[in-house]
Amino acid sequence: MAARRAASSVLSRFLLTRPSPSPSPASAASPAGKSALLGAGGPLHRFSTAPAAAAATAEEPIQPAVEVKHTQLLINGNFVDAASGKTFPTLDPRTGEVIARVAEGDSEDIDRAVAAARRAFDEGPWPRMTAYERCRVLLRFADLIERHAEEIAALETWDNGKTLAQAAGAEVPMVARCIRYYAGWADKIHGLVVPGDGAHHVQVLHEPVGVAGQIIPWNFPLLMFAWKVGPALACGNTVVLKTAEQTPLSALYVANLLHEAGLPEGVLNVVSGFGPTAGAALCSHMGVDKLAFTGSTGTGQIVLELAARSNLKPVTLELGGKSPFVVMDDADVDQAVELAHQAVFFNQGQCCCAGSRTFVHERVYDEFVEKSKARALKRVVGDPFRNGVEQGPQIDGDQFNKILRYVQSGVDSGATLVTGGDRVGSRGFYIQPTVFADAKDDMKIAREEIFGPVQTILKFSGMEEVIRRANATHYGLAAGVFTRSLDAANTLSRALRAGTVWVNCYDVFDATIPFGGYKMSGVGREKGVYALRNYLQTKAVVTPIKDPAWL
Ligand SMILES: NC(=O)c1ccc[n+]([C@@H]2O[C@H](COP(=O)([O-])OP(=O)(O)OC[C@H]3O[C@@H](n4cnc5c(N)ncnc54)[C@H](O)[C@@H]3O)[C@@H](O)[C@H]2O)c1
Repeated sequence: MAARRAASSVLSRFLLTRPSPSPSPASAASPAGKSALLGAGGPLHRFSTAPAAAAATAEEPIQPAVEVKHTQLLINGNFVDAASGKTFPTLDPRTGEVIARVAEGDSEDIDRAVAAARRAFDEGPWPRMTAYERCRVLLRFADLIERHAEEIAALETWDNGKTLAQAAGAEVPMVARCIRYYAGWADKIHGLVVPGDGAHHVQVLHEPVGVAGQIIPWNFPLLMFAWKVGPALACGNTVVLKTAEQTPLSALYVANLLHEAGLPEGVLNVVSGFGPTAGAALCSHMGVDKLAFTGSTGTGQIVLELAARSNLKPVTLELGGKSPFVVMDDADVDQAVELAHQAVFFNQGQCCCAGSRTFVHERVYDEFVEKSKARALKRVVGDPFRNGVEQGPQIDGDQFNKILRYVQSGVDSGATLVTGGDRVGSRGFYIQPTVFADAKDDMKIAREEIFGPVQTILKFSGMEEVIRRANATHYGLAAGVFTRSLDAANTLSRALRAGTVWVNCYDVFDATIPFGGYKMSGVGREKGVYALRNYLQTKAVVTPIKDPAWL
């Protein structure tokens, strides 16, 4: 099955090796509309330049080949209803229709989950078993993910709207790879013996932090699960994970597999629910020893404040971005266009590290804009379960409307709408691949995170200028550099203030590579050896030594 291909652990490799899409835009949806949505009949219609919307057909959405088995909260090894008995709907982004109703956890459920995690940490076998035994549980979990890859990928596509090709071909294998990577670390986490200034035996122990609270977003629900849960468990911690309210399903499915792999009860608890209720309760909880959050910068500020006002728990944050993608004048324009396109449009543009400010050297600018338009027009938008589709729907009506408002603001502020700018079809949350040219740095579309399929192209004329402009942002998550010059690559990769710089590639996400942001894009790093630090305490143990043979 496609999801078992080991080589697909790098998103960009997956993206760049697929067969090219067919030139005609695919259909997106059937006719039933959603009156709350901006776009249909709205002001953006007059700016529409792409034929995609017109190509919408009345095709019915493909029925996913998976059954929704788990909709309750997972607390202390059991699936249970929310204490309040409340549920909320999770929606199919292709139609806006309800996939399932899911238990709606709030502060009482967070209390129950934290109590279970605390018991599992203080009294349970997980921190006390050998590191090798923990390693083996995680390895069995990775095997189970592969065995159930098709159902997991289908669930992720159904709940999120990302293409099945991407979920099955890249993301599920990356989840298994990430879990195996941290399984490998479990028995290689060790402290130090350091020389003191006197007759003391000084040990530095690396201990698990305790109960880790983790909050994840909807754009990569499974990958975020793996990036957070993998290192926390490898270090011997217990976890309370709050999933995003838009995408609760896949985490419940794989958490069940983790128990099948031998995880003791209470070690991983999963609470579905909303941010201001369940999420805030987790951040404020006095029984949580460490918090890891991925989401928007605004919510990250709230999370940090709640952690500080409660028990000063340490917090790692993976937040938003407005990442520059710099195309130098020596670039092969066709390759640069394709890579810049993938850097923005991948995952419907819903990537924290999307290369959403495309800086292009003036000598290749006109050709680049023309070819970017052609590439966007070729992008296949449609049912994400259909073969050959490159772009599914946006996650929900809120994001859909927000993106279309950004498009409107781009037009109003005087940027040139080269293509796109409208919805596709009349049902679900599909948006045309959209390209703006002649953008200026102070425009909202060049400053704020759009989180949608919108490329903003800016012209520059020199190295110093592009470094200054690329860095003139509160964000600092990632950057892309496209050039044939080693000197230009070296200069830019050191000068750009971002946690990741991809040179002549983009979105390479191996489990071994640290990921995180400068400035308001985050605090700390995930993945690689760096993530282990987030889940370990450092303890110095000092013992006097009588009559030492040496010091
Ligand atoms: N840097 C990264 O690694 C990374 C990865 C993915 C997404 N993101 C960012 O996430 C954003 C998109 O996700 P989103 O719209 O779901 O973000 P969001 O901040 O609204 O939500 C993220 C999570 O936080 C929870 N939350 C919301 N309000 C909360 C509160 N008051 N207290 C505690 N938890 C709360 C949500 O329920 C959800 O689980 C984008 O800005 C994107 O850049 C960053």
